[in-house]
Amino acid sequence: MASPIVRISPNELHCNDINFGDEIYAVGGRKRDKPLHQVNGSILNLAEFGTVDHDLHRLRRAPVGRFFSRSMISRLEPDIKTLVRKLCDKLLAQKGVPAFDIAVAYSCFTADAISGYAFGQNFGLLDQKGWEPNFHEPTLSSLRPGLLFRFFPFLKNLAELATVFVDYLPRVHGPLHPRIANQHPAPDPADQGGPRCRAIGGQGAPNHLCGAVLAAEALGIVGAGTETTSWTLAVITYHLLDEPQLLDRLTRELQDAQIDPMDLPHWTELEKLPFLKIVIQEGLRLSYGVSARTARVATQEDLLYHGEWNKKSLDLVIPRGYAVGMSSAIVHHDEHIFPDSYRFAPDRWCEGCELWTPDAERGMFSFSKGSRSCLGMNLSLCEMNLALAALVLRVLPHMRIYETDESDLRYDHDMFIPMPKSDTKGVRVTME
Ligand code: HEM
Repeated sequence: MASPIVRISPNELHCNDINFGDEIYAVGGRKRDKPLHQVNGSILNLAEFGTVDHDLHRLRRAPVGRFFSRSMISRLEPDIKTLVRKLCDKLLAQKGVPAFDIAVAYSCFTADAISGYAFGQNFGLLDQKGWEPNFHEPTLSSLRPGLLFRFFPFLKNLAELATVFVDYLPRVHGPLHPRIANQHPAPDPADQGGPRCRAIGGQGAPNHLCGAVLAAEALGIVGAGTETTSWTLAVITYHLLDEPQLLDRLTRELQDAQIDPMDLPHWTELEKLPFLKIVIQEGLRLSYGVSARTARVATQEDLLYHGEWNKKSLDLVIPRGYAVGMSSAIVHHDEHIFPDSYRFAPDRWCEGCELWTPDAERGMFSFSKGSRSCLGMNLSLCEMNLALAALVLRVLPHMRIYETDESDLRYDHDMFIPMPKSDTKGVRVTME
C-alpha cells in the first residue's frame, strides 16, 4: 500500500488521508495560497478562482460571495422555479425526438440559471428549439488546453485573441463580453480603478484591468455554475432510471409529502426529505465536482502530519510554502470510507445502514473545503432539490435510457472536471 502522503513533483505532495483534509483546506484565518503551477492551467488568473495569494483571494471573494448566501439564493428561488418548469416542459415535448444527451439538456438549465443571476438576463438556452447551442461545448473547449497552459503559461495570451474574434465565437460565448461591458462601463480614470473594479479586483486594481477582472469573474462563475450541477443531475438521472426501485422510493417520498411539481415548495422544505437528500448526496459523491487535485500552500506555518503507514506510525513535517493537495475522484473511492464505492447506494449515508461508515461525511469532497471551497454550493443545492423533485414527478416516468451504460458516466480522465471515456456519446435518453 502506498504512503498516504506521496511526492508527485519537486514542489507538491499528494495526500490520501481525510484526517489531514482540515489542515490542508484550513479556515479561520490560516492562510492558504493556491500553487502558481495549478492556477497557470486556468485562464481565470484575475478571478478569485485563479488567485494565488490568500489575502487577495479573500478580497476578491467577499463581494461576490455575498450574492450566494442561503438568504440571497432564496430570493432568487422564483427564477429557478420558472426555469425548472421550462426544463420539464421542454423535456416532455421531446416525445418522438431522437435520443439526446441529458447532461447537455441539464447544462442548458444550469447555464440559464447562473447567467440570469449574473447578468440580469439569461442566455435563453431553454427557450430555443433544441439543445444547441449550449454552454457545454464552449466550457470543455476552454478546459481542454489547461494542462498545456500549466507548463507553457505564455500560451494563455492567445486567449486574448477572443476579443478580436468575439463576433465569430459560438453564439453563447460571443454575447458574454458586450453584456459585461454594458453593465459595467469602464471606470473614470480619475477614480483609482472605480468602486466596482476595486470591489472585485482588489484594492489598487489598475484601471485597465477592470473589464478583464469582471470578465474573468463572470466567466469563472458561469463556467463553475454550469457543468458541475448539470453533471450531478445527469449522474442521478441515470441511476434512478437504471434502478427503478430507487425512482419508486423517491416518487413515493415526494407524493407522501404532497409535493406539487407545478407549485414547488421552498427548496429548504425539500431539503428535509430524507431520501431526496441522500440521493443528491450520493449523486454529488459519484460526480466528484472537480476531479483535479486542488492543492493549497500553507504560507505561515509548517504542517504536521500524523498518520499510519504499513501499521506503523508516520510523522511528517511539511514545510511552509509547500503545496499539498487531495482529489475527490480518489477520496470518493476509498473503500474504507465508501465500501463498494462505484455503486450508487444512497443508503450509505444513513447511519447504521448497509455500506454506511462513520467517516462518510468527512470523506465528502465534492464542494472542496476551507476558505476556497465552492462559492455556489447553495445555488447548486437549490437547483438540484427543485429540479429533481419536479423531474421525478413529471418527467422521469416518461424517460428511458438509450444505449448508455455505466461506462458512459464513469470517470476516465481529468479536465479539471471529471470526463468519461473519450468515445462516449453521452448519457442518452429518449422520451415516451
Ligand atoms: C454540483 C455543483 C458544484 C460542485 C460539486 C462544485 C465544486 C467546486 C469545487 C470542488 C470548488 C473548489 C475548486 C478548487 O479548489 O480549485 C469550487 C469552487 C468554486 N465554485 Fe463550485 N461547484 C458546484 C457548483 C457551483 C455553482 C452553481 C457555482 C455558481 C456560482 C459555483 C461557483 C464556484 C466558484 C466561483 C468557485 C471558486 C471559489 C473560490 O476560489 O473562492 N460552483 N466548486
